Formats: sequence, C-alpha cells, structure tokens
Amino acid sequence: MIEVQNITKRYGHHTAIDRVTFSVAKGEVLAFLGPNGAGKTTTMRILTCFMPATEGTARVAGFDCADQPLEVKRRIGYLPETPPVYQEFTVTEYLTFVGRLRGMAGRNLTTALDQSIGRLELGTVRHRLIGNLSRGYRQRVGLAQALLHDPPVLILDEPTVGLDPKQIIEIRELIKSLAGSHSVILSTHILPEATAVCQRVVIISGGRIVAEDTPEQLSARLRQSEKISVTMKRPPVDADAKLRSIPGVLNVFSGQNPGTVLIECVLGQDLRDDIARFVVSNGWGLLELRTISMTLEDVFLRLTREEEGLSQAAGTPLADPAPTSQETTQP
Ligand SMILES: Nc1ncnc2c1ncn2[C@@H]1O[C@H](COP(=O)(O)OP(=O)(O)OP(=O)(O)O)[C@@H](O)[C@H]1O
Repeated sequence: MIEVQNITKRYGHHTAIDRVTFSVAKGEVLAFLGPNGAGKTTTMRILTCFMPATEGTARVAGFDCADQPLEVKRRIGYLPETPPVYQEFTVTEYLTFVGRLRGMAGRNLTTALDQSIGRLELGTVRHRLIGNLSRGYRQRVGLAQALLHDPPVLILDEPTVGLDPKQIIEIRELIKSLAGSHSVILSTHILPEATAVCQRVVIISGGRIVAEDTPEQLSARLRQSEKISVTMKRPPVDADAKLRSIPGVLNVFSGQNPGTVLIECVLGQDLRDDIARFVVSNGWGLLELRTISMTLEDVFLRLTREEEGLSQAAGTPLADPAPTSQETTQP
C-alpha cells in the first residue's frame, strides 16, 4: 500500500533523510521510530505530498507522490504533529469544512461526520469551539479530520504527544482498531508506543534506517543476544580489533569508562571462558567480566545515537550491528 524506495531529502547542504526504503502492507500498522531530528517528519511530508523528495520514489496505493499528488491525497488521512484545527470553529463546523474540502456533501458528509465524531467520542463537545477544548480533545479532532473520508492509508505524526496517560491509551486503542482495515504509519519517538501498537517497527536515525522488524523479533533477538562486558587494566589501543578476532565475537564496542568494552557474541555461544583467557594471556589485566542483558530500549538508544559516531549501513540487522566507538556497557 505504501512503497518508499531510496528517498533522499536535502535541505540545502543538509541531508535530512538518506536513501530511506520501506513499505507498508495493506492493513498493517508500522511504527516509524526515531529520536528528534531523525527525519520522521520529513518522510511523512514526502508521503503526504507536502514536498517532493530530492531523490527516490514514494508511492501510495500505486500512485506516485511526486507525479500524482491528488490521487495520493485522496487516499491518505494525515495527522501532523500539530493538529491542523481552527480554534474559531466548533468541532462540527470544522469537520464539515474539512469534509467539503475533501469533496463531500449532503448525506455522505453527514454520515461521515457522525461516524467520525462517534469513533473519536467527540459527541459531547461537537458544538464547542475547538479553541476551548483540551489538548486531548483537540488531538481527537485532528484524528477525526484524518479519518473523515475513510482513507485506506493513515499517517500519524506523534499522535500522542502532550496527552495524559488515559488519553494516550485511548488513542493507542483507536490506532490498534484501525489495523486490518487501514494501513497506518505511526511516527513516534516513544519506544513502548511502537511496541504496543504496531506490527512492525522501522527505526530511523540520522536520516537512515538502522533496523526494521516486528517488535517481537526485535525483542527476541535482544533476549537471545550474548553480550559480555569486560573491564581491563591495560588494554592496548587496538584491543577492540584484537578481541574481534576471537571466533564467535561479532562486534566490540568501546565503553565510556576507560578499559571497558562491550562484546557481542554469536547467539547461543558462551564465550566468557575464551575471552577471559584471551585477555589474561595477552597480559591486559582482567578486572571484570560479566554477561549483560540489553533491553530493546538499549539497542534503540545505540542505534539512534547518530551524533556519537553510528555508521550503520541501511537495513543492517540488529544481530549484526556495525561497531561504534561510543557504546556504553551499561544495560
Ligand atoms: N525546512 C527545513 N530546512 C532545513 N532543515 C530542516 C528542515 N526541516 C527539517 N530539517 C532538518 O532535517 C532533519 C530531520 O528533521 P525532521 O523534522 O524530519 O525530524 P523528526 O524525526 O521529525 O524530528 P522531530 O521529532 O523533532 O520532529 C533535522 O536535522 C532538521 O533540523
């Protein structure tokens, strides 16, 4: 339903997104997860035909976002980060206005309005001015306008930001209820949101996709990953490279504490013995060696710490991450 192929967007000399590729199937809810400035909004704006990509193609329901924007927009409901609501309108006035912009009229419009108001539980406030509504209700009005024309594709940019916990749960439940009948991209920087609501997660950092999988697979890989933290008294400058030569070692990351490294090992192999012998036989002074378990959050942080030297190739699987010199060894 959504096909994004190698899109790059440059603002002047700044590359906001770099060869981003992903797809969303019919009825699937995809989380687009990344820290601030990762390139989420830029990607959403290209998909919603707000602006063109510098390179690459984006297609929605078979239509090209750059060449067939009207066809694309007909099939998309978009909730930007700040809901595009007019404070001076009542909820009904505003949704009627949006419906007319979408070419709806008469019975069609009335039915769509009632459905949308019912779905978002806006009945009690439908005649109130939007400017007098709480942040949560305004967000619901924003969602109501996105759903009004019952589009097959929904693009929601940080839909729960600024909501209270009860409202967050309600909005998440609503998004979950859209799965199956709608293809949804949910942009978020909140990891639990991605795992709670979505069937698949794309992690973007520094404008590049650094991981893509189901939340279950991401978690499972981490649970099964073998991670060993080693602290040495006298490691040589090339200790990382040397440790990487031990059979079964996938990657070695330098820790923030001098002398500490995090070693990632092949799944299912306990290399503590090999590593201990290697360090001791080289006379590096073994001070501490322990296995650590990384949570999904840890890996998300590592993958998204682009300012700290991340150099992952796009789509690199989590089980085989590229080394970064800034890795911490704390779980
Ligand atoms: N109009 C613009 N001109 C120049 N640079 C821009 C523009 N819009 C975004 N950027 C830059 O592009 C990068 C990606 O921004 P983008 O807004 O897409 O990130 P984001 O993941 O949506 O972050 P946030 O969650 O903070 O909105 C950032 O470095 C940002 O400063």
